[in-house]
Amino acid sequence: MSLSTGGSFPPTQWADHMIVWGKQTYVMGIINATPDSFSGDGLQTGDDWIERAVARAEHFVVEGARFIDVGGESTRPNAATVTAEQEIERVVPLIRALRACLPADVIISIDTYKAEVAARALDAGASLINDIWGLKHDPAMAEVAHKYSVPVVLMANMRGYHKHDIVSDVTRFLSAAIERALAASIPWEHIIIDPGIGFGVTPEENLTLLRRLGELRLLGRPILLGTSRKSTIGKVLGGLPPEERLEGTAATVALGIAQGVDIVRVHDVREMMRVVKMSDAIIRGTFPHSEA
Ligand SMILES: Nc1nc2c(c(=O)[nH]1)N=C(COP(=O)(O)OP(=O)(O)O)CN2
Ligand SMILES: Nc1ccc(C(=O)O)cc1
Repeated sequence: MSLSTGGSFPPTQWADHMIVWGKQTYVMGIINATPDSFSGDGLQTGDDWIERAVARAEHFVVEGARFIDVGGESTRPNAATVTAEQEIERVVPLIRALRACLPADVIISIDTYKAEVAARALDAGASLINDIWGLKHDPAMAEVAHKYSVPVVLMANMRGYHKHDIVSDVTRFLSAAIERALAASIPWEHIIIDPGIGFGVTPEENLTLLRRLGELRLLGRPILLGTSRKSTIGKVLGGLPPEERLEGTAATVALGIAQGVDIVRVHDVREMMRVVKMSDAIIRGTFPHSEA
């Protein structure tokens, strides 16, 4: 096995950050500033939630996470929507606290599809936008990414779409998202793509996407994969609940890396870092791994 595109993207550089692609897979630890996230990891309960969230993020970084993804709204199917004001109240104080505590080379990303939330989060210390609507939901989002000169994760989101062939549909969504980014003068080097596992996609379609992830490399940008604890894993494993989906998540991470994934977004950083290191050693020949 070998990755023909390994290392073929130029590094992504912005402000004080640089990400070199291809030599290793990066881990993005999930910090949900919510009371209701699907897998029970939501932290926004009780008076001390910011302290608990910072402590979890610090652990993630010690365990090897290079990215910390902060979200203030659960986007699981049928979750309650949250206003931009509520979302800002949740994420801004947390991002300020994280930026003050975490090492400078850790990248804090803001998981939102609302431009106003993204802008406030970037002001507070985030330096990457993770948009589950690929710059489509809020027309002002592309402008924010351009103005702040930060990279953006463009996730494919099939909610409300009529699908024909899931890999072609996701590829088409992502091509259009890349066009939106380029039209707003977001540099090519600032674009990261994501197939959007579980967003308007049936379990069978999720499995097809995971089987054919490598085809997304034709779009020419680094790929982020978010499978952690998701319902398709529970279904395949006979109805296991989110807290029992660790090994299933590990399989998706390893097989994603074998097809060229560059970042994995996960809840269980310690365990998935081990999967990443082992997969990188086999697939990329990266050994020892720089995230010790
Ligand atoms: N780029 C990207 N972003 C995401 C993705 C994903 O696959 N890719 N999945 C999510 C769902 O997971 P989370 O644990 O945050 O659940 P929640 O929506 O219930 O908070 C939320 N955000
Ligand atoms: N936001 C999301 C949360 C969870 C899932 C899933 O479990 O499939 C999908 C989307």
